[in-house]
Amino acid sequence: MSSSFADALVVDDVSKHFGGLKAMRHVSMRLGAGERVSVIGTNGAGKSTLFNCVAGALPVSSGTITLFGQDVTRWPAARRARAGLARTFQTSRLFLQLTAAQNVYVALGAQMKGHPLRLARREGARWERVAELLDRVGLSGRGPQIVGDLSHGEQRQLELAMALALRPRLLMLDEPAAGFSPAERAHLVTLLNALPEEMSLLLIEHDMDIALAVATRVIVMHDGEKLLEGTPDEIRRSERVREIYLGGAVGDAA
Ligand SMILES: Nc1ncnc2c1ncn2[C@@H]1O[C@H](COP(=O)(O)OP(=O)(O)OP(=O)(O)O)[C@@H](O)[C@H]1O
Repeated sequence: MSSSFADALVVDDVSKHFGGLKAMRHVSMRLGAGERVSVIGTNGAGKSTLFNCVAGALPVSSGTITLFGQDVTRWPAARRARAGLARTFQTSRLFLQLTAAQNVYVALGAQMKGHPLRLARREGARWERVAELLDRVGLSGRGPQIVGDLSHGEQRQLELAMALALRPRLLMLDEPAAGFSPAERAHLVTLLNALPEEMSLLLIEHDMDIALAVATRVIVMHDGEKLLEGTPDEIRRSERVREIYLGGAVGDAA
């Protein structure tokens, strides 16, 4: 799969083995600039493995990964992050004893470079940006709260604010709705649909409703392979997808 400059991400024939276990086999996919792609699939399908290979948390066994036109296959995660990739984690990486605002402040620090005096002068602007980010994820007014006292849903919203603090060109979210109430799910869909148009989004999501509500294209993984790719409507109508999600055998009918 060749890469064009308009692609945020190209995954080309990537496999990942853990010892004898083939967790992901010959997966290829492309994500255009500003495109929103959801990867769905049942437990053990290989979604997180794909996600971690793209983010640089796991080395691939074979294949290549191209990010914004550059081959990043051998790059560590931090270098991919500097190239414009931000990700969230299934398990929380928040500083629970700090406030929500302080967490975002720390995340912003990862982006700021320069002379300490100049940085000190930009202190006010940095706190304004913290407020803006909290507002964007629906946490305005929650800034002074200790993170350990926030609800699970609010903590996930905060993680999103921290990922956005990096001004990513590609945002990758790993099951952002895990453990959410129906109201929090609806809110998340609104938030994701309001992200800047030019930001590419790769969403790994167990919840099909969310995956289909946010994506322009959906990839279905099953048993370590890419089974199907299509628009949300095509995926909704697919007999194969229904069979997988109902736990039946995967038939030949598309
Ligand atoms: N670090 C690891 N070591 C060994 N096996 C692993 C490792 N990570 C994942 N696997 C295995 O690889 C396969 C794919 O797992 P993966 O977590 O990618 O699936 P998933 O689609 O994300 O599932 P879930 O929805 O449950 O998170 C599974 O059989 C899993 O047990």
